[in-house]
Amino acid sequence: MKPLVYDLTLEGWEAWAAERGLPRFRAAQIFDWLYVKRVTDFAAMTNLPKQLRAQLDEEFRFAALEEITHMKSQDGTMKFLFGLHDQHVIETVIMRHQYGNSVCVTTQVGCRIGCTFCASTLGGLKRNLTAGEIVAQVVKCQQMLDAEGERVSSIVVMGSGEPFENYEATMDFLRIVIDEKGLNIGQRHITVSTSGIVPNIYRFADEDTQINLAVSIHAPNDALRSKLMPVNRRYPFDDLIEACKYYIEKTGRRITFEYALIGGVNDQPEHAAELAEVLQGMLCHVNLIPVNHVPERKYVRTPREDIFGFKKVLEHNGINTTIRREQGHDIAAACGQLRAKHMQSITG
Ligand SMILES: C[S@@+](CC[C@H](N)C(=O)[O-])C[C@H]1O[C@@H](n2cnc3c(N)ncnc32)[C@H](O)[C@@H]1O
Ligand code: SF4
Repeated sequence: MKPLVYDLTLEGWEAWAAERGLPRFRAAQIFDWLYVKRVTDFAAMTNLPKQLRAQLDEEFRFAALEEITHMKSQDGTMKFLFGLHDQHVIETVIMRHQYGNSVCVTTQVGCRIGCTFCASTLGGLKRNLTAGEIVAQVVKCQQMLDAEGERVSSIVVMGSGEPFENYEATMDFLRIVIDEKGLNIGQRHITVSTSGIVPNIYRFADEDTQINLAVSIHAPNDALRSKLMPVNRRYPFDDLIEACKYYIEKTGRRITFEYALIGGVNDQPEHAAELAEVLQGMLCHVNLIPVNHVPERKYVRTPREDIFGFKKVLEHNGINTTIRREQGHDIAAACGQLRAKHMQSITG
């Protein structure tokens, strides 16, 4: 299978051009056609010599994603199911905010991490996405927004999959979307979320970027976290917190800790107090997420007043806390849920 046109960073295109004895500016021209003019075939790249267009056509493919279906929520959130060249299916979401449009991208087909509340992991990991398959999700969304004269203003790497288990492709994806000669998405408007792949938190801290990091913590201690997230047995709670402290010290950037509140499991005031103690003094912020119901899982939501109670305990202890605004709740809101439904419908 030929690589995708979206797989290469600008540097990658420059190397490609150099290997073929082409002038360096050809790389920037190709990048401009892909990400500024957003054409969908090589024939449209009219300032490139015909021979070069033919060469590109021979070496690369354009079509990355085929829309299978989409759903639109009352709040404007749009959820897409895209088919890949090998029949796998992924989800991408556009969220409409007052401050702009945010795209939630998927980094893997499925996930092998096995968090007990997550629909993305139900069928295990099928494969990693390439950088281009992640980029193509943003390009597709941007092409749709083009019709309304709007742009993708932020990205969250919070769709199905664990980005730090597909590290190189995720980093290339990030380099491509932030490139000023391309989509030019502001680094501070991008957030990568991890379940806590400790060695790659260190690696990410040492990359020279302004991209935000979110860590899915979901429990205030080792024992409870291991019950909810098997990854905690591989990278224990204390090691995770240490890695987060390194990240904060190295980058001077604030971490967002995501905490899905699950009724009767991790949502009691004593859990909040324990979490506050762990996070004491760290440059961080806690985002509370009322757990989305996944039919295959038995978890229930925390009552509204208890969510506010949990928040109060954290804030009382000086921890900046927000409750995630729910979007697209009427259209299979949990990550991977639409895909899971689709797989069920085709396999019976
Ligand atoms: C789907 S994950 C993808 C990124 C990465 N794998 C991670 O776990 O951070 C994005 C966020 O969704 C959360 N999540 C997954 N299933 C959920 C559910 N049923 N309800 C609420 N949040 C959920 C995860 O814990 C994580 O914070
Ligand atoms: S929450 Fe993230 S890491 Fe956990 S199973 Fe879902 S996608 Fe994978």
